[in-house]
Amino acid sequence: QDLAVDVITIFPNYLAPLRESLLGKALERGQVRLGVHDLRAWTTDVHRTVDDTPYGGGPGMVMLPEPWGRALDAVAPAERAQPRLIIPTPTGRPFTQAVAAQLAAEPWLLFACGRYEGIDARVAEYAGGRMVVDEISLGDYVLCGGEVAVLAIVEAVARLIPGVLGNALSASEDSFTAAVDGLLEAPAYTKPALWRGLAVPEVLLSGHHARIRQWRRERSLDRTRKRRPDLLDS
Ligand SMILES: COC(=O)c1cc2cc(CO)sc2[nH]1
Repeated sequence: QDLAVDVITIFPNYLAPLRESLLGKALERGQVRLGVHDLRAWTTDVHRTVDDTPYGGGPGMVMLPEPWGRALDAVAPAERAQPRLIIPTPTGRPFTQAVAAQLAAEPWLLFACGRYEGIDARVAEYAGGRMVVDEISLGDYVLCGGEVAVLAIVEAVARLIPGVLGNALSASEDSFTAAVDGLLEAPAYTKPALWRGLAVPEVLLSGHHARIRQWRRERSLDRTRKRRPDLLDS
C-alpha cells in the first residue's frame, strides 16, 4: 500500500466518487486504502448533534469539538504512527501541484471535512499536539463544506503515485509541472483532421517534431500570457 486515506465527514456518501474509475482500480489493487467515516458515529446524544451556536455571536453554527476528538482518537489512535491531518478551509494555505506532490509523499492522509461555519478551532489546535495539521484552501471561493475539496485533493495526490494513473507520462506533462516550465499546456487535437468545418493546425500533421515542439511552446506562451500572466513572473 502506497497511500492510506481516511476522511471524517457528516456526508460520507459525498466521497463515493473516490471509489470510481482509476482510483477504484488502485483501491482494488490495494495500492490505496480509503476509509470514510461518519462523524455522527462519535456523537452521544439521541439527535446525534454535531454543531452548536458560536461563542461571541455571529451567524450560523460551529461544529462541536467533542465528536471530532472522539473521531480522531478512533481513526488515529495516539499510540499509532500519526497521519497528516488535512483540513480543507478557505483560510488555509493555497493548494498547488507542488503541495499535491508534497502530500503524495505521505503514507497516511486524514481529511477532516468541515460543514456549517467550520470546526471549533480547538480541534486543529489539539490535533497539532500529536499530528501534523495542514489547513488547505483550493482557492478563493466559498463551498458549503470540505467534501468537494477532499475529492479534488485526493485525485490530485493519488494520480501522482506511480502506477495509480494509467499512463504515467501524462502526469509528467501536465500544466504546472516543470516539464513545460510552469506554463499552461498547448491545445490538444485528435481525429478527425476536419470536424464541422474546423481543421487541426497543419503543423501537427506535418511529422516535423522540432516544429511541433516549437508550435506547442508558442501556444503555451500565448495562452499563459492571456490567462495566467502571474505564472510568467516566477
Ligand atoms: C464549512 O466549510 C468548509 O469546511 C469549507 C471548506 C472549504 C474549502 C474551500 C475552497 O478553498 S471553501 C470551503 N468551505
